[in-house]
Amino acid sequence: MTKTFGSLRAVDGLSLTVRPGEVVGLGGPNGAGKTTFFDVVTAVTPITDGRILFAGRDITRLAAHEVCRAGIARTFQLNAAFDSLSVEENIEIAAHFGDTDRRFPGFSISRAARQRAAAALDLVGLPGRQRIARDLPVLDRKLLMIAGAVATSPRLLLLDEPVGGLSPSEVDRIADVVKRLSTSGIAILLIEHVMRFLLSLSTRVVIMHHGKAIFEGAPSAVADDQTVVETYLGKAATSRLKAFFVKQPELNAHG
Ligand SMILES: Nc1ncnc2c1ncn2[C@@H]1O[C@H](COP(=O)(O)OP(=O)(O)OP(=O)(O)O)[C@@H](O)[C@H]1O
Repeated sequence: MTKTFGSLRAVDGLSLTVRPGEVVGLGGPNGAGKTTFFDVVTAVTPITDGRILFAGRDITRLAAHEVCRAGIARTFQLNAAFDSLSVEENIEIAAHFGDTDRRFPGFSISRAARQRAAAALDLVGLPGRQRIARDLPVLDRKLLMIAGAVATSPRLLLLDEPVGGLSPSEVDRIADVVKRLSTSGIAILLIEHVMRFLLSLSTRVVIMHHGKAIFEGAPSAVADDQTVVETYLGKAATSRLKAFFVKQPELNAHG
């Protein structure tokens, strides 16, 4: 995939594969092109050059709602929800959006969509379904957005910085949710700057810089890569991550 904005090559010939059952972590400095990559996959912005294949199908030119119905859902860095609606209403609308046989005119949410919405809320573990979205604390707003994506029944879920701004215990809550989603059979592509979160959840990691992949490999190998250390992690974060992997050797088994 290549995506240019004028003379800027935000994504520059990046080639990336996610297989069923994988959690692929996408890291890299600000402006590396990570969100732009998500935006192109989900048809938020058109591709400049390249192809996107999903389950053997060329989805390069599909519209956003068609990408969703093909089985790819995403979340955004900033919380996106219908503020004046309840948790339940938000998720039912998301489930309705993912419905392949929804009927217009009129706006009637099918029984199947309601069931998918309830299942998504259970999977994500978001209580208080009658609460109004604008009143939710930040963690619950993040969970709401993830539940909305899950309610569309994705086979591939793109999570864009799901733990930005959360406390350590809240980060753990989201980590549990990502593990549950992965166990439920959804492949996951995950952008995150919180490296412990990214590296402990991912089966494989890709680090981007200036629109290109500068590293692809096991989470335990990221902090050993000289280019990644110099362009992204820095020395202090690298030492902390190495210590983290020494303390949690089971993570070295990944990949
Ligand atoms: N709509 C746009 N128009 C022009 N330039 C854009 C647009 N969207 C992104 N860019 C530029 O593309 C580059 C990649 O941005 P992108 O948001 O994809 O990076 P990122 O890796 O997701 O960064 P971060 O970690 O800060 O979210 C940046 O230089 C950004 O300014």
